[in-house]
Amino acid sequence: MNEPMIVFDHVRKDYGKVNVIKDLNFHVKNGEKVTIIGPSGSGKSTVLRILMTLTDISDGVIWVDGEPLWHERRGDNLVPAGERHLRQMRTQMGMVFQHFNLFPHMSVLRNLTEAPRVVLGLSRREAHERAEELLEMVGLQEHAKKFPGQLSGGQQQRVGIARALAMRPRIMLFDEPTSALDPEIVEEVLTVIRQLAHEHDLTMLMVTHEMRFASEISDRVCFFDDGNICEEGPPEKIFNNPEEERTRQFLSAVLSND
Ligand SMILES: Nc1ncnc2c1ncn2[C@@H]1O[C@H](COP(=O)(O)OP(=O)(O)OP(=O)(O)O)[C@@H](O)[C@H]1O
Repeated sequence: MNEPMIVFDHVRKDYGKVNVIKDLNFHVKNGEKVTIIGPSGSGKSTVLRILMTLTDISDGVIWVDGEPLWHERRGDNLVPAGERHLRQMRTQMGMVFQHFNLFPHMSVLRNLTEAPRVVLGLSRREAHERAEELLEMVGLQEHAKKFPGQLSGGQQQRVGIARALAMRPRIMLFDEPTSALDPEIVEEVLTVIRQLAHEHDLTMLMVTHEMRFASEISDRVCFFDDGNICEEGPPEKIFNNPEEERTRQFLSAVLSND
């Protein structure tokens, strides 16, 4: 896992006049599991949304597996990417959202088969087989015909994870996947993510407030503050022996609420 899968090279993001990401340089290796922690508004979700091509960048270059994400090569130059390039790059990434974002009018099965059929051109049978395997993996094979509104939050989030995996992404992005869930069902979602982290060579980037979980599954934890990485390192270092005062303050505030 030595090749960088994701590289942020001097990336800046402004929303209007507000600068949210500041000259960010950030690498994630192939297969690495990285967790981003940090205060509300520090830009954590923006980093994931930029990778998923849901939010554009204001400056800098992002590379995904050696290809520019928001640019295309033209001769020796990089020019802003067109929709076709973005669509192609997006197929390498799956994203799991805080509020699930399932298609409410489609059955669970169709939530999983729609994009593989439309975007990847899989046959109905291939898409169904893949969906059934994934539903079994997340323990929801009995619920294939239901609609999202008939499922609990934890079950909906497990469908959200299966739906992202149905595209066979190389990179999984998790944006606070458990923060909209009741405490007693958080664990069923964490179990699925834990299994993914341990059994697959996916590159994973996760924003979470579940510090214990982050410490368990991450190769590296990045503490974000004010649009940039303030401190990063292996979880045992960040959680037990942080160097920066801001990291210490943040951790003591969140861990005292834990
Ligand atoms: N579409 C948008 N338009 C304008 N400002 C935005 C937009 N999206 C996010 N922001 C602002 O950008 C900043 C960073 O937001 P972001 O959601 O990335 O933070 P975060 O660290 O993920 O916060 P939280 O933990 O609360 O989700 C915030 O000040 C937010 O208000």
